[in-house]
Amino acid sequence: MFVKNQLSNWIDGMRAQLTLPLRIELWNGQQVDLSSEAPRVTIRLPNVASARYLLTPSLSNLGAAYVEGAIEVKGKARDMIAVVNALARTSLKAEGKFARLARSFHHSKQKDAEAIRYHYDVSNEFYQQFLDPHMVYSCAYFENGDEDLASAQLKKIDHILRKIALQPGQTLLDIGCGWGALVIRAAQRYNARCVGVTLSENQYALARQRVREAGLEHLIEIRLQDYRDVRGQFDRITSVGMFEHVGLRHLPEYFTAIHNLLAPDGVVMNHGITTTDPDNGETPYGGGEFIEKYVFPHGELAHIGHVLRAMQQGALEVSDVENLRRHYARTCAIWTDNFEAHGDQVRALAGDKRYRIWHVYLAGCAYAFEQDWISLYQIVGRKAGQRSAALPWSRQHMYPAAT
Ligand SMILES: C[S@@+](CC[C@H](N)C(=O)[O-])C[C@H]1O[C@@H](n2cnc3c(N)ncnc32)[C@H](O)[C@@H]1O
Repeated sequence: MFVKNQLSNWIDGMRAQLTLPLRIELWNGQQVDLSSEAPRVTIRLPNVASARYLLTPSLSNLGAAYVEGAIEVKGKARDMIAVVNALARTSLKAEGKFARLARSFHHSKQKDAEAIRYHYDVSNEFYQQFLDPHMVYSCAYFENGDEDLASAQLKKIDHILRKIALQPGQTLLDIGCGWGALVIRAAQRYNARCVGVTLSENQYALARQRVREAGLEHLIEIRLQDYRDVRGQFDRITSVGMFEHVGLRHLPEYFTAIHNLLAPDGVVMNHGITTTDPDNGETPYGGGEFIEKYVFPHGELAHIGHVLRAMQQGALEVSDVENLRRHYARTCAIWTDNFEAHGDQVRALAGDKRYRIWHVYLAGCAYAFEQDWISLYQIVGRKAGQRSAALPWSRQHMYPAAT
């Protein structure tokens, strides 16, 4: 009775504050719409106990309730996230905008390997349901804004290879090589001698197969290896969508390792997600907690200012910075559409719970990039203090010559 009263007060309160295309369906079949607009999202509360999730509606709480099957949510993922975010905003005033869990993870090699296996070793078929055919799992580059995902991913790789001014026959280390798309392109276009490292066994197996099928085994070595165990020096280093796993405290060590792996006149390009909170805080409204719990254990995002500082601490000079936030919002939106379009296959491959986790995660990320809660930067660097001749004087080399 008490919960029912609380819920009814909550619904009245919400109606007074918000106009949301949301229908709440109660356990007894009663339906309550939060506005006169046709509902685009329905949240079904299967029993009285499930009402508590609505009473404290952070992204983390509602996301967890959906994943665990404690509530049912119907609608396009994009609408779901927008509605849940509006609800979460109403309850957050007391907590402060960027309530951050007081934590900074210790990243041992073993812990990182476990976290990677948790995220990436679902199955290759699972990732094929929403990624492009090259299986690039990072922000694409929409040079003209109207490309399909596959071309935008290849354009991203080409953009990076031009940024680092890769020369024919040079050595290239790709830290976190995923399924091998970047090293394959670098070998095909530049005859580069590449090493790609990943911690995911599934990625390792498929990347090696792809290298074999492309006839590039003489140029590319894929390793199941932590980047901290790589030895030697490379003319060029790329790290795309990997440094989110490194951890805030460990960023200077990460950049120092890159410094040590770079040839004296080498060039590095780091591409990754940042938070827009200047204090390296969580994304607002509990989204970060959800991701930590269900998606990327021990992932941590730094503010761009913090990243640039850590690069300097790692003895790297920053020579170029580009913001691709909008590009990641679009990439995630396309992934979400692909994911929804292949919902039945995803459920058959990975189960309903994992479907729900990735559904919330992909749509939530698209939303977070759109809102500028999180961002994406490509940063080019060189060894500090080198009189580098590796990069031209202007940025013109980054753009293909107009035809
Ligand atoms: C989001 S995926 C990006 C893959 C690829 N760069 C792309 O753009 O498609 C992150 C990659 O980082 C790798 N990774 C994470 N931590 C690593 C570590 N400590 N050493 C080596 N690879 C790591 C993962 O195995 C995965 O291949």
